[in-house]
Amino acid sequence: MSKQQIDVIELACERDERELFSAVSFCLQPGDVLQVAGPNGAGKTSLLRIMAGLMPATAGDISFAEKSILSGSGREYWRRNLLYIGHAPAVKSALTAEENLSWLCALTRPVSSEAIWQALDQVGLRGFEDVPCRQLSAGQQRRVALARLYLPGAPIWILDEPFTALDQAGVLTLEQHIMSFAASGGTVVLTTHHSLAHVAGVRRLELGRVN
Ligand SMILES: Nc1ncnc2c1ncn2[C@@H]1O[C@H](COP(=O)(O)OP(=O)(O)OP(=O)(O)O)[C@@H](O)[C@H]1O
Repeated sequence: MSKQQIDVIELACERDERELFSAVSFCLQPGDVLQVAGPNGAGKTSLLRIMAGLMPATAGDISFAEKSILSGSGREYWRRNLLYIGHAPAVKSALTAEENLSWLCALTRPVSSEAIWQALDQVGLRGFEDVPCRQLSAGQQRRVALARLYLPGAPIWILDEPFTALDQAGVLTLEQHIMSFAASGGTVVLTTHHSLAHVAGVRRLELGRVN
């Protein structure tokens, strides 16, 4: 077994006493990209939040590097290896793009200002580094959040609707970035209603079934 393998085992989730999914099992190796698909309300965000440690599962387990991440000693190691970007951009409107990134990185792994400026450049925000985020468009705010994907760090990305509000060029750039991250051994779990036309070898999970 790969030391960095992720095993999702018989996972179940209920919200408001309604079962969203049950017996969801899959295994991810470094280099895998998994698209969690399904209609609105199917539980895609819930699954990603469980994986990110933000809400409990009703049943089942997730292990990483052979340790459970839902409880016990594996949890902290998992967090250090994980970058989760939720479906809301989660940028602080009063802070600039640079300040937002510094703040977000300080919570996990601090990086230099130079690295932050380079990351903002990569997502097309050159010239907007010092602008308070409330003065940025929805797509630009999304780009601030996504700039974290261009900073050195976690080998596992969990991305909830990362393409929301991006223009066509932004979608293409992000797809290519996801592909090169996976090619270098990164693991990606994401939800999107896009077809991921430019990402090769994407696996799909449809409420417990992996193709
Ligand atoms: N905060 C909450 N409290 C209680 N129930 C919730 C909450 N958030 C979502 N739900 C319920 O959980 C179910 C699944 O929501 P979830 O966001 O996981 O679905 P989704 O597949 O990501 O949907 P979408 O495609 O619309 O983003 C929905 O029926 C929703 O009503």
